[in-house]
Amino acid sequence: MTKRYPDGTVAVDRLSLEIPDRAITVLVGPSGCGKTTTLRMINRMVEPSEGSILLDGMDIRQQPVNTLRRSMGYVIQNAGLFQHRTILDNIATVPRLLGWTRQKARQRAAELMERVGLDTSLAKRYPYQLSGGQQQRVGVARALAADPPVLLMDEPFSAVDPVVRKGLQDELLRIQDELGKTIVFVTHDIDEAIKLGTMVAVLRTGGRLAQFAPPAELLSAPADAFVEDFLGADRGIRRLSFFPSEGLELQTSPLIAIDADAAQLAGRADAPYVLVTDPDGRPLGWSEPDRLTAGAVDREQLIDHGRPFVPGTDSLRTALDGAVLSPTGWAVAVDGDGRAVGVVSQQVIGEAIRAAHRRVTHGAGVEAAR
Ligand SMILES: Nc1ncnc2c1ncn2[C@@H]1O[C@H](COP(=O)(O)OP(=O)(O)OP(=O)(O)O)[C@@H](O)[C@H]1O
Repeated sequence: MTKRYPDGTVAVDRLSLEIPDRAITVLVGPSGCGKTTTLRMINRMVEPSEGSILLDGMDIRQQPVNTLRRSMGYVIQNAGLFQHRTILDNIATVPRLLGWTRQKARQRAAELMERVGLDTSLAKRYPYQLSGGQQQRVGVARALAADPPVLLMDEPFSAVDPVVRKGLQDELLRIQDELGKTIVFVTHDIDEAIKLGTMVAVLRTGGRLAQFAPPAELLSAPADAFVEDFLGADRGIRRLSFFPSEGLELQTSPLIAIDADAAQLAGRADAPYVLVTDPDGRPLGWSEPDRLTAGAVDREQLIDHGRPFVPGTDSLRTALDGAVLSPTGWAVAVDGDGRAVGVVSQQVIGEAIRAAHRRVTHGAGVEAAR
């Protein structure tokens, strides 16, 4: 569709997209590129000048606008809550409009508070008594209240600090895993787009589509210089987030328990570094083997082992990060319970990266490993 505002501004120019069901599609691009206009055309807050939008094959103009909007949750920056209503009543707004009893609507609202990670003790407060991040959670809960199949989100997390923002993003991914909504999410932040999107539409100024692709494909094959520039300088490193770390060859010989005896220590004497673990196998830190004395290992003397990675769950990016940050140049691999299962060098990770690149180049695709 195309949107030309009355003053002649072309906000969206012949945009054509097929938005997948039960997935997150992100619209991303610089300020003024038509993201909000596009989103608002989906719930008919803005009418297109040309073209049409089909929902499950049916033109959205074929149903009353109120019916359409109630099938689409809408979340905006700063949450847009009703200031004179309690948190519970804010969330219960749409169910009440739909004619639910007050009790049923409030019960649903309380359930949703838990779902979005809000303590139900906040139910009777007013929006101004909540932090920005909590208000955004209320905004998400309110949009989900009537269980709409579609969720439209316009820069919902832009007004909060980076730490809160990460929490909100993780929460959205978790909720989406449970609920499987069809979400259209607007942001100007490419990292947010890559983290959240199943599909990402990069728009350029003038409301033109520059590229529509899964995030891994955007990072590996930007369509043109504009997309490449928008993705930023460390595209190669960020792309490693989509390469799984399983299959990395781990070495177990440098592992040694803190209660190891002299013979076991002597067996490690040739290694440049050993990774000392607690008696349960959880990593404590690195040491040069000749600095260890059986029965008298000083935990304070150990070198920080950095953040370990979980093979198969974490990506090659996390593994590489662990190795780069470790003074020894080795990353520590742990199982789901945090027990060390081996160590891996930067060199081996580098070889795995090259192999992953070759697989992608030969058309085997990139597996998501977030
Ligand atoms: N009601 C309006 N009348 C005239 N022009 C408008 C109107 N609303 C938006 N525009 C213009 O349309 C273009 C696209 O605006 P839109 O808000 O869709 O962009 P955006 O990508 O969401 O921007 P941002 O990231 O800054 O929110 C801009 O040039 C904007 O000035």
